[in-house]
Amino acid sequence: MALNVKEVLTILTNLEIKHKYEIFPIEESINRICAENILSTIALPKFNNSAMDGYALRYEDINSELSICETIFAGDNKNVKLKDNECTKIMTGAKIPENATLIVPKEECIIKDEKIIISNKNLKKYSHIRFIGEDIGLNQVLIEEGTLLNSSHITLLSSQGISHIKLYKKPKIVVFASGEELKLHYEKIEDYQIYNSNTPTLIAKCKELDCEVHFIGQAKDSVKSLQNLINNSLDSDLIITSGGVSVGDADFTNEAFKGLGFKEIFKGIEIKPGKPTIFGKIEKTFILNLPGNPLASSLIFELFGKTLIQKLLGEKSIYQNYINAKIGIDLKIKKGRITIIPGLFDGEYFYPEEKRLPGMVSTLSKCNAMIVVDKDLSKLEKNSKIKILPLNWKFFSKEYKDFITYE
Ligand SMILES: Nc1nc2c(c(=O)[nH]1)N[C@H]1C(S)=C(S)[C@@H](COP(=O)(O)OP(=O)(O)OC[C@H]3O[C@@H](n4cnc5c(N)ncnc54)[C@H](O)[C@@H]3O)O[C@H]1N2
Ligand code: MOO
Repeated sequence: MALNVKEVLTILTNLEIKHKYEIFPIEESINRICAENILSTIALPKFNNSAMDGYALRYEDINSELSICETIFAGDNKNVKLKDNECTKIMTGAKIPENATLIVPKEECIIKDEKIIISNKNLKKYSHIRFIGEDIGLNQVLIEEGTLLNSSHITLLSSQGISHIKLYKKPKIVVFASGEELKLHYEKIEDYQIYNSNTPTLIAKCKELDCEVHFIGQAKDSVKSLQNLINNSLDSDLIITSGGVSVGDADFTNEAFKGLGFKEIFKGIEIKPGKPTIFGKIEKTFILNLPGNPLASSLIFELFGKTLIQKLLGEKSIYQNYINAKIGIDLKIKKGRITIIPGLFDGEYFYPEEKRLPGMVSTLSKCNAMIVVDKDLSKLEKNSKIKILPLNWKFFSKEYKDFITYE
């Protein structure tokens, strides 16, 4: 029996995955998932220092004529203590004298007879001082295990002198399709054949998510041919296939999987398009069998396949997130099943793509988002509030959020 959307998501998000890790230089860790909690071992700033080129003084001396007792540059290791009516010349980033309580920028001082007079008397105590630990404290969690790393994390890691980091290994994914009518895009086709666009598409989608993806050719519509491809892929974490899930006379996928000890996790999702989706496992390898119809397979990948891959990647944010938006047109929807509608989001309005039949290949090239509409909804009026989900980009949350648009 087909499961509803929430049941499918619960299954996917609760899967138990044994992740493997590897160690990489931080420069090569962009878009990878951190496999450890990173704690700070250095407080930043490391010492109280000046945020401006200017003069360091004691706040109580702001109205005095000050003599310069020292010049301190960034990188100097001078331990200076100011006496009454003394200041130091100081550069940005330089360690301040131990009793300085104010930095006055150069522009706010006058030099007269080699004495410094502060022209701006409105400065507050501690102005322009960068204090030890105000940016990063000691033993602070800087990066949580399960975080997708970006350039801002490289800032944190390098600022702590961390050169290498533990990363989860990329999941290994194999993609193929079945269908006697299909030829690969580099082959010659006859009038009665079509190009297999699903396999290259799904490979590209997995690559967009930074998985290790393998292309192993294409199955013929025979149990033996399918089983050869499956057997060749059982060292992978996930096999994604498309086609052969329906009830046609040439749909051998089911039989091929069963003959190899396929354990079904679910069969069918109460959703449109993509209802015939099947998910299960052979030995340690998950199998996601998507429908053959190109738009159906892509949308199911976006809504459910991505959550599965977030799990395999080791990311902590596994739940699809959404953005509140408005619909740009009046939309009629066929009631009865939750429906995925792809379209274009312009930053405020979402415009459903008119050409969106499950067998179409052109639809998603014009889309950047989708909405998931409740089964009891038959229309959405222009300007209605909707929840849009990303297409071709990632937007996940650590907590479950209900992304269905109800009314
Ligand atoms: N009697 C019924 N017929 C169908 C049902 C049903 O419930 N009862 N469901 C329909 C739905 S919904 C879908 S989706 C498809 C799913 O079919 P399959 O997964 O078995 O896929 P195929 O029959 O192999 O192909 C469907 C369609 O997609 C084209 N296709 C397949 N693979 C590719 C590929 N790799 N690249 C490009 N295009 C592909 C194929 O040529 C067919 O046109 O079943 C409905 N039928
Ligand atoms: O629901 Mo099928 O998966 O239309 O295309």
